[in-house]
Amino acid sequence: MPVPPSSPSARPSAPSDGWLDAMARRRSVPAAGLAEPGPDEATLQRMLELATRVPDHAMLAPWRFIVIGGEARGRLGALLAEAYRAGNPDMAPERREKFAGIMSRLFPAPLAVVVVSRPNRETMIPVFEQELSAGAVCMNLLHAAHGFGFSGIWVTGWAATNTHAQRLLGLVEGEKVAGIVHLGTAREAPGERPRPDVGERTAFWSAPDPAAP
Ligand SMILES: Cc1cc2nc3c(=O)[nH]c(=O)nc-3n(C[C@H](O)[C@H](O)[C@H](O)COP(=O)(O)O)c2cc1C
Repeated sequence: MPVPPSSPSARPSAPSDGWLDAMARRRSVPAAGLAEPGPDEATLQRMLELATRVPDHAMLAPWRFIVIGGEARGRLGALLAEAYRAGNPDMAPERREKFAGIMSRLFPAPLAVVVVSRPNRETMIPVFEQELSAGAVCMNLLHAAHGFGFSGIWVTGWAATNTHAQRLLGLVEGEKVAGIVHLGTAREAPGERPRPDVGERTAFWSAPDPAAP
């Protein structure tokens, strides 16, 4: 892929091998593959501070966190299972119980951080841009977790999108779940997964040919 030359002055002062290597090696680990220890309170606080160092058009901070850890995980799971049953009265009982059981075990990792997108609709900044900023918070949180030696995964699913489940998580009107980020220590080092060919998805813009039809 031909890359346009950049001027020497545009280069960063010192590339950080450690940082680039960490970015290149980071993999998600499914929540069920995340065990103790999770981050302690001080580490979590630092991770959340780092997570919010994201681009944020007009500095609206259109996101917030809900942390789920310890016994709260089981209590929330039981409430989610109940909500699933109540929301699917016509489902075959066996199938309903199967999925209710899955909902009851949605938080197996030591800690889960719900990244809540809460766009400010009173401003001229498009909601989409504010939601992107919340997505950036999710990604930064994963990188911060890796920086501290933990693993994690960014998921959504039924608990993130079902209205009743959202209420149980603590969301209010106008808010959405940008991601549920499960955090802990990987039981097993994850392998690599196929990656897209960046070249195939990259174009360098050139002016349209005025003679072209
Ligand atoms: C917004 C969003 C929602 C996602 N939701 C889920 C999900 O519900 N379940 C799941 O297994 N993976 C989900 N993923 C994918 C994982 O986060 C992750 O991309 C995948 O497991 C492998 O990614 P890796 O390249 O980080 O290892 C979601 C990703 C994004 C960006």
